[in-house]
Amino acid sequence: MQTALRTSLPETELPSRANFVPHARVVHEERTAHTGGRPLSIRGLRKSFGANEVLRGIDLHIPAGQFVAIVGKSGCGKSTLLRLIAGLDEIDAGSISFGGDVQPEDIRVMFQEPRLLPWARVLANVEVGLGRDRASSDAHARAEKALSEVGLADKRDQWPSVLSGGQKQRVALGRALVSRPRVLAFDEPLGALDALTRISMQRLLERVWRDQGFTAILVTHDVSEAVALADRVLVIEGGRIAHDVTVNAARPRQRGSAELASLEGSILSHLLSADDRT
Ligand SMILES: Nc1ncnc2c1ncn2[C@@H]1O[C@H](COP(=O)(O)OP(=O)(O)OP(=O)(O)O)[C@@H](O)[C@H]1O
Repeated sequence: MQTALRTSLPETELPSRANFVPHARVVHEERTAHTGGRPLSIRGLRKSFGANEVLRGIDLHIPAGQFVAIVGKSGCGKSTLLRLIAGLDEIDAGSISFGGDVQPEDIRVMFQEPRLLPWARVLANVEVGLGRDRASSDAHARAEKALSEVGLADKRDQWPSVLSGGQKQRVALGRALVSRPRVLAFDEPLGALDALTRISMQRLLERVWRDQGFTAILVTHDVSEAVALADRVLVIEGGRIAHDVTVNAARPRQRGSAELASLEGSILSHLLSADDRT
C-alpha cells in the first residue's frame, strides 16, 4: 500500500506520520517551540520484507538541527530507514519519536528524481510543497521566496521540461523547503547529477541547512559527499549501525582537505572490510 501511495502522491505532500501509517509506533512527545529542527529518537527499530530481515535493531538519537549522512553497501537498508523515518513505510517493531507533534509539513523527503508535475509551471510546482496551505493568500509569496533561496527566481514561469537536471533538483529542493520543514530527508538527491552540478548542489544544501536549521538526514552512496556535508556519518551493516563517525571539520567545508580525505578513507575501509566479510 505504501508503495502505491508513494508513487501517486507528490513526495512533498506527505500526510502526518500518524495518519499515514496507522499502526506505526510513533511517540508524540510534548510539543516544543517551533524553532529550527526537530530531534529524532529511534529505539529498537526493525523492518523485514518477508524473510529478508533488513533492519535488525536500530538505536539512534539525532539532536535537533544535526546533519546526518547514512552510508552502507547497496541493499543494506539505507532507503528503508529513511522511508520509515518519513512515515512512508510501516515499522515492524521499535519506535521513532520526534520532539513534538509531527505535522504534515514538518517532515519532507527529496528523492533522486525531481518528480515535478509536467503540466505545472515552476512556481506552481513549488507551491505543491505547501500542502493544505496552497490556498492561502501568501502561497505565491512563500513559493517565490523558496525559489529565490534555491537561486531560480527567474525560472518561476518556465515549464519543468525546459530545465536542466540540476535546475529540476533545485525546484524539488524549493518545493521541499517551502513549508519550512523541521526534518528534511534526502534519498540520494544528487545521484543523477554530473560532478560539477553535484558540488554546486552540495553547497546549496549546506547553505540552506545552515540558514534554516532543519534536521537533515542524507542517504548517499558517495562517502566524500557524506563527509563534506554531514556532522555525523552512520555506516549501516548487518541491519544495524556499525559505525557512528563524527565529522568535526569547520564549515563551510574545504572539499579535498587532508582532514576530510582521511575520514573518507577510514569510512571507505569500514565499508570495504564489510564487503570482504560477505
Ligand atoms: N518494498 C519492498 N519490498 C520488498 N523488499 C524490499 C522493499 N524495499 C526494500 N526491499 C529490500 O530491502 C533491502 C534494503 O533495501 P534498501 O532500498 O533500503 O537498500 P539501500 O541500502 O537503500 O540500497 P541502495 O544503496 O542500493 O539504494 C533490499 O534487499 C531490498 O531488496
